[in-house]
Amino acid sequence: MRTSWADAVDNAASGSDSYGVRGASHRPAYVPPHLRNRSPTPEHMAGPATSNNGPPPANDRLGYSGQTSGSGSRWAGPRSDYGRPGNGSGGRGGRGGGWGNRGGAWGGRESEANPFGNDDVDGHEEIALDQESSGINFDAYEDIPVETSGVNVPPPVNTFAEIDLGEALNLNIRRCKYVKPTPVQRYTIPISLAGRDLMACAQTGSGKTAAFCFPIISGIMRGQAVAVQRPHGFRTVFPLALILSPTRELSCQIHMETRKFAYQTGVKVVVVYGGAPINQQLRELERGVDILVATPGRLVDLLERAKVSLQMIRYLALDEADRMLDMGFEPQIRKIVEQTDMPPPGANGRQTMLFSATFPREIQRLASDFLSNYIFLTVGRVGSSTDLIVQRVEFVQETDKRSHLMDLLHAQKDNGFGKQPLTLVFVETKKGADSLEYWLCGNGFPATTIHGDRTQPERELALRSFKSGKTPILVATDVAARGLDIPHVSHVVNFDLPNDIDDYVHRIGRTGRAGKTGLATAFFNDNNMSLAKPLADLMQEANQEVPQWLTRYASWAAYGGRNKRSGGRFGGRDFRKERAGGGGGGGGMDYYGGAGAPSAWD
Ligand SMILES: Nc1ncnc2c1ncn2[C@@H]1O[C@H](COP(=O)(O)OP(=O)(O)OP(=O)(O)O)[C@@H](O)[C@H]1O
Repeated sequence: MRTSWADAVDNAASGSDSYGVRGASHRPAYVPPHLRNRSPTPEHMAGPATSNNGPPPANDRLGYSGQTSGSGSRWAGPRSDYGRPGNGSGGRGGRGGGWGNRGGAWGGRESEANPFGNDDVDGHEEIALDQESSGINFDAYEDIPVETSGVNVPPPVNTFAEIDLGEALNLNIRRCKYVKPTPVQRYTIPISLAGRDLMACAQTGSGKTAAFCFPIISGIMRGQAVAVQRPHGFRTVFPLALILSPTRELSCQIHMETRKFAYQTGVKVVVVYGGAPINQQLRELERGVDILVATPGRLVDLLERAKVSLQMIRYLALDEADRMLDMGFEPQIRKIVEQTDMPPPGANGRQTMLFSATFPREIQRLASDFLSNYIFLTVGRVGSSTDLIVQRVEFVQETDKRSHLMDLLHAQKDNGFGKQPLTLVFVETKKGADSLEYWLCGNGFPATTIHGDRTQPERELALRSFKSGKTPILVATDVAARGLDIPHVSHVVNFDLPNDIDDYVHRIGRTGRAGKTGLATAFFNDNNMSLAKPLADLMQEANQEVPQWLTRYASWAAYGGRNKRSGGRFGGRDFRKERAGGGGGGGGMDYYGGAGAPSAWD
């Protein structure tokens, strides 16, 4: 078997353990001489947990770079991500721990790496509190419809100051430049702090990550969750919170975000995911963990090896919960939640929070097995996108797709910006992704790919290369459809449309995030007949221009099967209401910014 780059890093890194990291709780972490007296590398600069200081560059796809010459494109250039096997690793160098009384003494808090990538370690930096600095356009959310159902729903808040999240967490919120909570945060944080289970459905890019992270971190900080002493096992760790997500990249992203929120709170966050060396993750776990972020497969592996016990879990969050409970993941999730020592849902057990932008009715039914007396919340026209994303659909035959894409890209690069806008192109298959990337590069468009056949270091490298703008085109399969928060993605192209309208919603949600605008273009042809009706409906709901030909296709197409939008017009209503003939029990609906506004719900 070929030794992967990540393994090489792992082997190299394991050498450092002999300096006292592994298991030696009182010795400081080894810091190489050239890094001494320097501030620690911000992890988010260095990439997710498995990589850093990789071996010297080596081109893993020779033969591509030559393709660009002579294309005449201003974009022409070598594929700059290839051959630069990842970097970044997480949490190793320089972080001594600082977890105080919890989970053992691993050194002083002052040695915790600053995840903000600036020098504001003490929080003394001037933090501008104007709305603009938050980078989020709150006006875009003024009239957003919100609906809650369930008994005794705690009221929403308008500001972070109204909620007692704890001083250290508040400081981190300011460091993140979050001036006020987004609608989903306004509603879910009080619900979660009240200890209630929650199923929350809110539009893509609307701040769901913080919505589940803040209450978890705050709860752990308050010590509610550690009222009972955690047991000590032989190399078994006992996290207090578990955050599950469907993809490795999303887990890494959640980990990085959570580390920012938890900075200097004493709450330790660790990520585990497949495709990366397990030994390195084990060592990270052994240094202490309060919040474990994981992909299901790797977690099951660790549970089977008895390296992780879920006995002390007080908080369980499922991000992209509908994906986590669909056919692909459900058995693993049931295993983790129902067949381990994880406390049951309910008052003396764990608190469970499920989040997504889409929540088909049948998935809600499954999900209710994991919840106790929960509150259902929908923010925005759920299952829809925001009006912030301009959606276009164009009729393009299969054979014309490439030239059509090239036209779009050419039109884009002529728009006068100094940097090429980031464009995310979704295709159906992994082979299709490689082939399109090859063709794009050959035509002078720097592109890279992310899909399940690439190694994890290659996937991480591709994502970094895209984020940095080195390769401003990322060709992706659905592995990149959910959750990824990449700033400045200005265009999402559905080169191949998905079969499921919910997948379309998540894909286009990679643009138009946090109140910003974006463009989504879909190539439609006869192969996408089954999507015609739900796509036309969705576009209409989002006030988009629906081409007449699509309306005609929509009226021809049989409307049913998997693309029937579950839960009525907005696809995200509490299924208990339908079951109980309208009584989800209490709750109600109001508007962000004004009570008593007329109902936008059918
Ligand atoms: N209160 C806030 N103020 C300003 N920015 C915020 C706030 N909350 C979140 N954000 C930013 O909004 C962006 C989107 O947040 P996040 O990734 O959590 O969205 P999401 O709802 O989980 O999206 P998706 O459905 O695609 O997973 C992030 O860049 C995040 O930092």
